[in-house]
Amino acid sequence: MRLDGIGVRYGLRDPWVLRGVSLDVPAGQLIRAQGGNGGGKSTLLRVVAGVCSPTRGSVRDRPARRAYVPERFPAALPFTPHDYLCHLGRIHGLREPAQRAGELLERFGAAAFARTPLAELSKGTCQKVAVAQALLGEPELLVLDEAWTGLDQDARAELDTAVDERLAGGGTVLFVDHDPARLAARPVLRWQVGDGGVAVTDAEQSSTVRITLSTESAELLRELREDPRARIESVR
Ligand SMILES: Nc1ncnc2c1ncn2[C@@H]1O[C@H](COP(=O)(O)OP(=O)(O)OP(=O)(O)O)[C@@H](O)[C@H]1O
Repeated sequence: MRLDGIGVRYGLRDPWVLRGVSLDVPAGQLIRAQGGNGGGKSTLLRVVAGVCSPTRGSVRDRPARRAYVPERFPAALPFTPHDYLCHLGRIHGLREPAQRAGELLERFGAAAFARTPLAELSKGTCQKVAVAQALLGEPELLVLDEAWTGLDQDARAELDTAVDERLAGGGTVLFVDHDPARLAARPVLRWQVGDGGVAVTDAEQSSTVRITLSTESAELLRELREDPRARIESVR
């Protein structure tokens, strides 16, 4: 998938939020969009997800199966989670939409609220439904705009696992999150968004692993010393 010359502004007299952004969106890659408030991260995510048309430019080869979790889920929809997910499941062409909806609500700890109107749900439970709708169709492109916000610890961990599943299946996951530790142990491509543009940094593994070697590990220590990816902080 590729963005070509993307420009976005929200009104004729408004400033350009994105200006001439051209980017590859590689398949099978975890991508983190980062930058200051108001820099255009959510705007960029909406363009990538296809829920917002750019004012200028074009998007090529966007995967057919794509899903988006917005920063704010429209909880006022006149549905229960079960009905909402079944409806979307039918749109996705699922053979057993009710079963899939039930599995996802169970997975994210929202099964008890399957028949409660969305408008009556807590913010966190609503967010679980937002995440469940995005995973329904096993998307090749998953776009998550602060999707972890409001989720409890178990649901956050489940979402991490779901991201790994999408990536393992060759899918692309693009996310924004204000917690710098979010998904930090995985190789991630970083998009720095601001001043109308996007700067890309590569997908280096950024995790730090501290290991203790026994005195018999001289061979391993030698290998580590020769490995350009390893940085040895101290040997005692
Ligand atoms: N629907 C909209 N209508 C008008 N202006 C908008 C709209 N959405 C965003 N903007 C404006 O576009 C600019 C970029 O907003 P955007 O939400 O994309 O940034 P962001 O980097 O995601 O911000 P944050 O980190 O605060 O969520 C801001 O100036 C914002 O006010």
